[in-house]
Amino acid sequence: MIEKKLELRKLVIYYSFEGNTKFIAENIAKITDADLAELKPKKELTSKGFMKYIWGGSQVMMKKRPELYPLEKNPEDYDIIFIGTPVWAWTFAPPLSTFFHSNSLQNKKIALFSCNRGQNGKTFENMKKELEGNDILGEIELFDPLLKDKNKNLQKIEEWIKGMFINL
Ligand SMILES: Cc1cc2nc3c(=O)[nH]c(=O)nc-3n(C[C@H](O)[C@H](O)[C@H](O)COP(=O)(O)O)c2cc1C
Repeated sequence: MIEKKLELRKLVIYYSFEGNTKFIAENIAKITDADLAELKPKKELTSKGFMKYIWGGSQVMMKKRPELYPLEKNPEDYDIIFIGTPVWAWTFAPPLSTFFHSNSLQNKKIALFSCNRGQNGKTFENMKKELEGNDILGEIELFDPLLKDKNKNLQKIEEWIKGMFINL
């Protein structure tokens, strides 16, 4: 079923601070035969422990749009785009904000994924606001997938993808 959709060009765009979203992004790319494009801030957060929440949370509150390195792929070249983020302060992380404001995606099929610690908040709602004019195929949130149950999480995303692709 997934193979039948190979003629559609697929891209996985993501930001990841601590590797969870990267892990999911790489596996979505493997499962769907998609290209990968990582959002890389020129100045990355270096705080650890509790300070990272203060630093990252304040970036969200101040609506920061960190400068990113150029994206390695052009989203315009793709039909289906997966977009993934860690949840920061109940929404998407600031590098996604930079991406949304420098790329105006239209008429794409888009699937959203997030990694969190149990509180997704308005992450998908806010992403969808930025993505008006596109067809949102689905969304999925995963609880720190690197922490435990890696295989269970991989199974979960495989099922999610199958469910979305069957309707294409
Ligand atoms: C600055 C900051 C804010 C966070 N805010 C939330 C939050 O609001 N809700 C939540 O469930 N997890 C929150 N987390 C936890 C991360 O979303 C979670 O650990 C995620 O899996 C990390 O993904 P990553 O490894 O790709 O960076 C926060 C983490 C950081 C660093």
